[in-house]
Amino acid sequence: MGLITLIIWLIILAITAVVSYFLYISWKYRDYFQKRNVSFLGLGLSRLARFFTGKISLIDGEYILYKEAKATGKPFVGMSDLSAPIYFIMDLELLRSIYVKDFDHFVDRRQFTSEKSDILITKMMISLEGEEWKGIRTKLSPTFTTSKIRKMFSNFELSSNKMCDYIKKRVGSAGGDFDICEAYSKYAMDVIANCAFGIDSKSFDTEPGAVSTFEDMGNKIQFKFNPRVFAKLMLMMIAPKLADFLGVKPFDNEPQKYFLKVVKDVMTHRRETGERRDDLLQLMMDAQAGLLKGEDKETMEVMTGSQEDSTGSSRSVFAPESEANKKLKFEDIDVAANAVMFLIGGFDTVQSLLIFSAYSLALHEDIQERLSEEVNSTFKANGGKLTYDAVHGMNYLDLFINETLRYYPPAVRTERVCTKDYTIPGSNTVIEKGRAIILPIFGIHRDERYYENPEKFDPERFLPENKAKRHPYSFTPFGHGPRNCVGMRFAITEVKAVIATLVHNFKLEVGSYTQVPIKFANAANLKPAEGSGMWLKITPRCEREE
Ligand code: HEM
Repeated sequence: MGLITLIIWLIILAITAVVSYFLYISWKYRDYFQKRNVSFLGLGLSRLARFFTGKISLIDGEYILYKEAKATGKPFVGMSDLSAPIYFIMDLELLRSIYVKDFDHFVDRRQFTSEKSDILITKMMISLEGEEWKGIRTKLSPTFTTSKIRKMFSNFELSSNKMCDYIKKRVGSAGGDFDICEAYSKYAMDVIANCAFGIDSKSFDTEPGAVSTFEDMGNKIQFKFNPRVFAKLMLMMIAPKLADFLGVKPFDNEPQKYFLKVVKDVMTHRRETGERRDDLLQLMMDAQAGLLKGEDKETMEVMTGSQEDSTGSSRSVFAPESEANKKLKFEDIDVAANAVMFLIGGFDTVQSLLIFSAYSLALHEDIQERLSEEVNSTFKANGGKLTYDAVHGMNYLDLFINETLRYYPPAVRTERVCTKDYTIPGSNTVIEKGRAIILPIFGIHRDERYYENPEKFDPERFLPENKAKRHPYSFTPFGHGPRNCVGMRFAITEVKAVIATLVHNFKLEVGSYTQVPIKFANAANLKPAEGSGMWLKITPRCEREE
């Protein structure tokens, strides 16, 4: 047999093996859900094929999935990520139960790495499980209360002003087309560097198009869905033991080593000199030293992620006096891991929200003008400065941010793992311990059952009287319950500060390179398509009368 014939046979064999594998798991999962009387969406091979051939983005795929699930008319359906059966939940009351009421059945998320392959990731609050997670969430919740964020506000103000100076330099007094992704990336990095690592990112000190070391490392530690990362993730999902054996992990060593050293150096300096700063790192050091206690109402709300249930069943999940909490070690490596987690959780998401806020303002001149009037009078009333109270006193800004979070939620879904067998209320379906559950965000936010004319961008939807008419779980940009986004208050303040400063200084318009309608990237969070950036026409407003 010639070499070419051998290669052809090998290819035929490989294709047959892959097709047989898909047919087998498709049959296996269909059978799994059929036995439980649950509709099965299939493996989504046509969706996957359209994704791999570049016809749709990951986000488009997510939206199609939601619509397919909704079309069944069921409150939940079965699906699969090729490695296991998964539940996909659409019903808002069921979401409430999973997020909050029956949280003790859904404490964890899926783990893709082991301590052996990635020590930092396995120590982050976002990936911890069970008692360990409860301990860290209890320890870190007091760092994210209003009083602590208020003290960090000067960081947001400083970075916002640096960003505006940077844009002014780039567009000149006449204004011009500018990719706002770059400026927002520098802003989000600067805030995280200051607040989570206690250092200056120097992101605004670089030449145009260049990045500082902190930015470079920060960018390297973000999830990007290129074919290499996708292949790694598939291997970690389908064959975790093999991935572990091969040392496959989501991030390279270089940025991890860099951030570990930064945190270690700053902690050593502060311990040796007694220097203290109002930042997350200091608060984590205080938590480590047992100086940060929080039993007040707001800490409970941050911890349980719920105003409706900060004293009820969500509260009972946490038992600060439990043995697990007493035994919890919060060593330097845990502080470092969680500082890096704030970078992973709080950079890409914040940048995403900022990019789509700017885009929405450019598309809707009337909304921008209304916001500009509110922002202008706030600056005027505060002697040309922004304060924590001033930022949170702007009602229209609040409506606008909420509508941007609805229309363009940075995280398009979240998930839980069932930690105790659970009978879905009103059915006889039992979700077994260990099963993953997808909780959609993007699809719900664009569902006409909850939002009239959902494709219309309209901040007034969030006026209290309109909000009161909707189910509270129809808006979930930060998740819900004890496992919701612990950095929500921090993120909202950070975002409001920079949007107000931007609108005060510039007029944003659709420019020659603005992509309308927007195409989404294949990224973990909502972003404009790779390589297209967010180009807007940006013109400095004449000096405002303060
Ligand atoms: C606009 C900005 C942000 C959005 C939209 C966002 C969204 C989310 C979502 C959807 C989750 C999952 C919630 C759930 O499963 O119920 C989450 C978790 C988390 N976020 Fe954020 N986030 C943002 C900013 C931040 C910031 C600034 C930080 C930290 C400084 C942060 C830290 C975290 C952490 C630690 C978790 C995991 C919490 C846990 O497992 O207990 N996030 N975020």
